[in-house]
Amino acid sequence: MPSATETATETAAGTSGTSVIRARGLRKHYGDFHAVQGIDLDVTPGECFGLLGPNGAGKSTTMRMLAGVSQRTAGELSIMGIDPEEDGPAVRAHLGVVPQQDNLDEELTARDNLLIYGRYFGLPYSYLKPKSLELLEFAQLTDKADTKADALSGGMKRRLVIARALVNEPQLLLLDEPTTGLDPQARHILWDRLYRLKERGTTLVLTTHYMDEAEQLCDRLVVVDGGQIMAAGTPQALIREHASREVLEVRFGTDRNEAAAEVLRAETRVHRIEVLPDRVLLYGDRADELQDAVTALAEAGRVTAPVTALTRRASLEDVFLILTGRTLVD
Ligand SMILES: Nc1ncnc2c1ncn2[C@@H]1O[C@H](COP(=O)(O)OP(=O)(O)OP(=O)(O)O)[C@@H](O)[C@H]1O
Repeated sequence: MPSATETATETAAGTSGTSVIRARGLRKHYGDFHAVQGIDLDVTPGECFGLLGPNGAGKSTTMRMLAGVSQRTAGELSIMGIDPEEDGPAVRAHLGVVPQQDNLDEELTARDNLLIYGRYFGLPYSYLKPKSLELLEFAQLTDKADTKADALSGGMKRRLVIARALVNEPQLLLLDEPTTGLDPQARHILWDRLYRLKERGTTLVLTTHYMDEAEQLCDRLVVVDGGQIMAAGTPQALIREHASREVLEVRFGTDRNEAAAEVLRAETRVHRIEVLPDRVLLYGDRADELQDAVTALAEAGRVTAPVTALTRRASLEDVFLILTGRTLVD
């Protein structure tokens, strides 16, 4: 029987012949610290592929190797058929990169940020002039063309960074934490832009520690922790494989969760129980049945009456918790 890691690796690698990204045994060591510990990836054309994991999981380090801006310690890597360490310029010509931190020229207008960036690629002004207008429209920033970047909102800046990364019409767009720090509305606008890019056939690879972002956007993803792939697949398959259909979240009150979980483990038909400092998560096919069981046990005095009880669908957050015993966002 294959180990969990072997299974994860097989699924991550997929079966498609043509890969936009192919990585085998990718490693990055900083002295004695192993930030990325042997990652295999196959990203196929036109898909949105995610790296989901908490802070410090090694997602940005992996992205930097994919973008060819950080040398790998070991492993094989091919981006659109080319090893970025052998021919970085050839890879970068077809690659767009959205870094974790916005690095716009704050003193320049939105339009000039696009024009200047395009000049770094050696693109002629005759191409860049209409292209910048098209990109501003795509980023819903046409009315901000002459506004300095430092006067834009966080969501607008993020959209401008994405527009800038599209100046060379890349086949592959790498996005490191595209919506971290944005409010819900700004995130939704950004997700919509990324959908549109995918519809146009651009391959997207993104890192995130938001499970809703991964569920909304990603066709396939890997769950990363401690520099390793813990699991891989479509969001639905990961939830099916590792969690259950529904979850009941119960708060029994401080210091009472562990004792209640003991009783629930023994006396309900729950698939799995996870105990967090502030709540107990009960996994099963029917959360309402679990809730009835908890109510009956509380009425019989076997557990404390819950302070709150919430039923919901299982998510990638649950997958991460079950795989690692920790939550994605601490
Ligand atoms: N230049 C460096 N030197 C030493 N350690 C580093 C360096 N860059 C990253 N690390 C460490 O490698 C680990 C992985 O970092 P990385 O930035 O890839 O994580 P991440 O999953 O992207 O999380 P985050 O969302 O916080 O950026 C962390 O423990 C980080 O401290």
